Amino acid sequence: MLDKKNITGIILAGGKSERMGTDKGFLELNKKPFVQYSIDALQPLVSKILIVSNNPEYDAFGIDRIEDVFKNAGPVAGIYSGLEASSTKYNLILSCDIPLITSEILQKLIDSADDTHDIIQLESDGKSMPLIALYKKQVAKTFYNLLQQDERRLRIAVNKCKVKNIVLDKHQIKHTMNVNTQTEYKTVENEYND
Ligand SMILES: Nc1nc2c(ncn2[C@@H]2O[C@H](COP(=O)(O)OP(=O)(O)OP(=O)(O)O)[C@@H](O)[C@H]2O)c(=O)[nH]1
Repeated sequence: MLDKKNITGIILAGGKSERMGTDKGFLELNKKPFVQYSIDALQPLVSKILIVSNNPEYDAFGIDRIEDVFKNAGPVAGIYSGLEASSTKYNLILSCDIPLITSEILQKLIDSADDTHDIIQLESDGKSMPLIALYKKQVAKTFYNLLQQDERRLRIAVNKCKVKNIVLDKHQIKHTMNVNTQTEYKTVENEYND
């Protein structure tokens, strides 16, 4: 069982939000910004939270913010910057666009940590989710080398590491829905109000 003092929560809130057209972390569900849902789910499980974003508007949430070391290079770069800034062995990485996420689901990742694997990620409906995952800090080195080679595909980066998938039960799948488009935003609103 991992002690929370050895775990940092890292929220990715950079990127272009091209499909949505507006910064996804500030979208609201029941008058609460998406990024606050990520913060609230992490808070009971970690000793510190970092937001990785170049947007200073995130400072309003009272959470330490760090900037991308590699600019405009996507989630691999966001994860790298977060791991580099972290001072703990374990790091819960979360995107800022999954407002239905719960601490209970994140706890499953923590409970599955072992000496062998570098990344523990969720798997939902046959799809692995490296943006709801527990990363060892040492992964930063692998990601750095890939970014130096201009490799930005997260799936490729994750598969260079020792990775384990945790399969979710059917009733938990809705909690991992992420929002990229207006249509997905509506779907999540409907799920929330169900
Ligand atoms: N820090 C950081 N986070 C990123 C970066 N690119 C994407 N993210 C985050 O990674 C998560 C998944 O991002 P995507 O939905 O794949 O990409 P996006 O740029 O947000 O959106 P699209 O432009 O529509 O693809 C979100 O939480 C983003 O905020 C980046 O370059 N830096």
